[in-house]
Amino acid sequence: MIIEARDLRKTFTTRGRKGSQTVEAVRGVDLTVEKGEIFGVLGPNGAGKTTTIRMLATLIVPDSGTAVVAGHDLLKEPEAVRRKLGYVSQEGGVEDTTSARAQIMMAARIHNVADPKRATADVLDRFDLAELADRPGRTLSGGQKRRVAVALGLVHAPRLLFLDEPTTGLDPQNRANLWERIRQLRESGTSVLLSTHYLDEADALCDRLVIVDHGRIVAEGTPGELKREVSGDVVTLRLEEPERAAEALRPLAREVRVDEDALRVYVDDGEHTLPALLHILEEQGIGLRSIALDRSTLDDVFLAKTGRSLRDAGAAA
Ligand SMILES: Nc1ncnc2c1ncn2[C@@H]1O[C@H](COP(=O)(O)OP(=O)(O)OP(=O)(O)O)[C@@H](O)[C@H]1O
Repeated sequence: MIIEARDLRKTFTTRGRKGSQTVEAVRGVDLTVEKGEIFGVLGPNGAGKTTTIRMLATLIVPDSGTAVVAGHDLLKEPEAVRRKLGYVSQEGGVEDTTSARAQIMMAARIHNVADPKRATADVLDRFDLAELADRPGRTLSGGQKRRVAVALGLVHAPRLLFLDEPTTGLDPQNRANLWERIRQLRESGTSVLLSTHYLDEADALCDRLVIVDHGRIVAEGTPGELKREVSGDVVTLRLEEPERAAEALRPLAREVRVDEDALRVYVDDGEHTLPALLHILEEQGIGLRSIALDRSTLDDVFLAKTGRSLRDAGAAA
């Protein structure tokens, strides 16, 4: 095990003009991350993901709870924990005026890496950055900057890497590229804990994950286990009168949701429900533009556990 955390809690109090405000950011989180796995913390904005990661990475002291991280007690031996881990924040921390090579070399020296020049060249190579390495940070694209940020967190070859929302703001091609590199880290034996609010990222990348909401874990397992837990299928219909169709189809479904221009109908057995569903639409004279049948997604798991959609929750925060 590379992380074992029990009942971590953190409350923030801020004092403003309207008096003090208290936010219970993390309300009793238990986590176990095995060596060599990619572990995800999935949740909407404000769920407590960053606070959880920052506590485990020794950057914020928890109010209560215990954790052993990379073989050391988080509260009693934070320095020893810090030496074993890499941390890449949401903002990335790539400087504008300095080159990637100089920044990575500096990080290598701060971490007392034996041969900083060589370690820098190695990590630049691994992240396909060698050709860009001597340009000032500000001239790099968003995707290149993210790769430099991850390289900065890795130059001292940590056993455990924390990535806080690593692909936020990247285009699909750069996201896929970074996913591939994160998978390669796992192959080289590095354990990764990442936070994300992207369902597809958690699904594609994580061996196991927790779903968090309002500072608490609402579900835990492999992506497959979680999706099986909310057994059943989702029929997504695009049609002319979604609200009226929702009413008509409700008796057939466990749940019906109107989602922008689409209607999502949650059923136990999609294949066998489809004919009856189409029959009702025809009977009601509701024109159908398209229909798709899928297994449930992690968003459906979130919906089942919290009564809200992860996408709605994210947008509302
Ligand atoms: N330093 C702080 N002072 C006061 N409140 C804070 C502080 N840091 C976080 N919070 C609050 O704690 C809650 C959890 O924040 P956190 O950044 O951990 O969420 P998150 O899941 O990482 O969100 P996001 O996806 O937007 O980064 C939020 O309500 C946030 O406003």
